[in-house]
Amino acid sequence: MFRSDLLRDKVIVITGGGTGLGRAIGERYLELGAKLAIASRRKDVLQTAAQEMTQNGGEVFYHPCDVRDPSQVTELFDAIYAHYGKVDILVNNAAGNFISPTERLSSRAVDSVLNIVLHGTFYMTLELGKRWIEEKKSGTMLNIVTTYAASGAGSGFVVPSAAAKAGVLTLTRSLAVEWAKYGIRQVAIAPGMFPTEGAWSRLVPSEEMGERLLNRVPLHRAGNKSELANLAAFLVSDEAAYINGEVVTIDGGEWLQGAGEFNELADLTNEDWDQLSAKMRSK
Ligand SMILES: CCCCCCCCCCC/C=C/C(=O)SCCNC(=O)CCNC(=O)[C@H](O)C(C)(C)COP(=O)(O)OP(=O)(O)OC[C@H]1O[C@@H](n2cnc3c(N)ncnc32)[C@H](O)[C@@H]1OP(=O)(O)O
Ligand SMILES: NC(=O)C1=CN([C@@H]2O[C@H](COP(=O)(O)OP(=O)(O)OC[C@H]3O[C@@H](n4cnc5c(N)ncnc54)[C@H](OP(=O)(O)O)[C@@H]3O)[C@@H](O)[C@H]2O)C=CC1
Repeated sequence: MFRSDLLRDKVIVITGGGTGLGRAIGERYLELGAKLAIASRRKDVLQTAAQEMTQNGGEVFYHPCDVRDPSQVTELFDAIYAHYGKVDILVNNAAGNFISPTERLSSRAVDSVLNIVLHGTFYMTLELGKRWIEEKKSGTMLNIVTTYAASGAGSGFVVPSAAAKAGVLTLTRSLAVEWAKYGIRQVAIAPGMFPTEGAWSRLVPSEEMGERLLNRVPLHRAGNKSELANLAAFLVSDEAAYINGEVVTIDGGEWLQGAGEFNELADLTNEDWDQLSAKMRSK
């Protein structure tokens, strides 16, 4: 699909790059010639991922970091610069989320999600942005949001995540304008349903419900991680150099299905339509 050197020698930092979608994105970037730095809280997860990801070659540097802590974020970039000497691309992928009626949340629960998603993304963006501006270096930042942020609708039962991801999208759009003069590009992806252990264990109440959810996707299936990874590769590549401040939704049409007032009529059969049409024409 892409030139095999699309991301050759690009140094790419991925938060949450040891699991789920972050890891899938990283694996694709490696195939396209990038050098990776992955970061998250659990050192053992990062270490195992780095080993497995480099079985066919390539380089994955890992460094534990809780993105909620600005001093750890500074240490992370110090370590990456000491190792690679530069960073070209940042993927803000780390997130926290769980389902709960909002009135049951403690203030610590709210902080936990807001601090990972909004503050963590902001600290990573700010630390690297300052370095790039000082170095007079251009670069690209990709933020992973959600369809409930991109649609503007938000969502009940994941309200801290909805508020935080909306903030991340606003950060993306704001800096796309402010930092364009430094050659810093901002883009975002809004994924729909991509089954991962991290998301499904916290967000899908039962296996049966998971199956049923697929029916609300017009394409009647979940996304493949490789589909998301290919989009993430294109958006950070030089081929997408004129895309700035945009969010690309990849959800099989799920959010549009919910938005169109008459879309539930997709459940009607041809026979239903024959009967309905005859009835309505007779009026
Ligand atoms: C029916 C429809 C289903 C649709 C399914 C389709 C899905 C598609 C859309 C998916 C959008 C996905 C967005 C995502 O972001 S997925 C990523 C999920 N991955 C993660 O969340 C990984 C990281 N998460 C965590 O580490 C934890 O979950 C947490 C965010 C809680 C942070 O961990 P930490 O160790 O810092 O936090 P604590 O355990 O100390 O807890 C802090 C306070 O939060 C309270 N808490 C924790 N869990 C819950 C819960 N489930 N419900 C209510 N409250 C919770 C905890 O009690 C602490 O508060 P207190 O000290 O006051 O007790
Ligand atoms: N899967 C899906 O269907 C969807 C996912 N998304 C988004 O995709 C991204 C990846 O999610 P997914 O792969 O599904 O889930 P995962 O749970 O696998 O990924 C979350 C990652 O974030 C890391 N992380 C969490 N808290 C912190 C922290 N404080 N500091 C550093 N790293 C942290 C975790 O590692 P560790 O625990 O080691 O810190 C983990 O690697 C997220 O932004 C999510 O919101 C959006 C829409 C749909």
